[in-house]
Amino acid sequence: MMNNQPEEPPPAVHAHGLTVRRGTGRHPRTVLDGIGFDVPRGRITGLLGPSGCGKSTLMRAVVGTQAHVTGTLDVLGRPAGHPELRSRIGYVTQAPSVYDDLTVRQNLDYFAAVLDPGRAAAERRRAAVEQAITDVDLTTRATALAGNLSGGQRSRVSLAVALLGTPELLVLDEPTVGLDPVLRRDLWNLFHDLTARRGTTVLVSSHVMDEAERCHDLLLMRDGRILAQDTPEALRTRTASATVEEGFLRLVDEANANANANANANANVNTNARAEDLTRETQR
Ligand SMILES: Nc1ncnc2c1ncn2[C@@H]1O[C@H](COP(=O)(O)OP(=O)(O)OP(=O)(O)O)[C@@H](O)[C@H]1O
Repeated sequence: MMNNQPEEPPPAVHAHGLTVRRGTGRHPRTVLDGIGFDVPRGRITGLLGPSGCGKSTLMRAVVGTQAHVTGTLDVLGRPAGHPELRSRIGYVTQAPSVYDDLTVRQNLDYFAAVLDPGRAAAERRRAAVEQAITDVDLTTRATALAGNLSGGQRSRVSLAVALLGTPELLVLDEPTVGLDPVLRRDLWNLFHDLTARRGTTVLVSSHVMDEAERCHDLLLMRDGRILAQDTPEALRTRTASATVEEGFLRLVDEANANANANANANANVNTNARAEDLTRETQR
């Protein structure tokens, strides 16, 4: 039978059995533990979880800069790290990567020239730089040295660099840390604008749970595992919670209770097995 439903586009990111070990020496730690998730195209997916749960590691795996990655990780239809993905992904790390001795516009000119070199592309580069400066609302600071900017302004220069070349996927590692509420709101408006107008997929991490409400979809993480993948509304409904934060805490409590129940069950199995061994020994 013909199916007339419009086909769902393939996810921007698809992970299955994704495992990452970090650390040198004989005993590297498992930081992501066989996780699976999808990041839908053209939407904002929030990656949320407490500090140290593995958010940055997951993002580094997606952009292809993380070593010791196993399992399946497809990004925009290619294996993560594929050279073709370089120009299709914009990545902003937690530490803003800008040159302090260059102005905002010079920083962008430099990165634009790396991304789109050659004299013939000069006009395209100029337009891209102006657009990126406007996008992050730094027009009035375009001629300021990056070293003289506030922390929040420097983060926005990093974001502007990531926006050059109109990437299909934007990967943003805690972009709103240290920003005041007005700038945070403006940045979230920009993310929504990018998804609505350009169809950009945004994968953004945060450990501030109230930012979860601004995302279309959520990936909730804890201890290297995905606790839930849901929309904020579905998560609140499923956990009978007023906020995503409350829902997240309920899921954490549930996961802890299950882990304790499993540990107790295993302990009982071991105790019973030891008791049986002892009985056999004494019967000999
Ligand atoms: N270079 C490294 N070598 C070994 N372990 C590491 C390394 N970098 C990070 N880790 C460990 O990997 C785990 C996940 O770190 P990651 O930075 O991905 O977490 P995060 O959720 O992004 O934290 P935060 O919100 O604080 O940035 C942590 O337990 C951390 O200690």
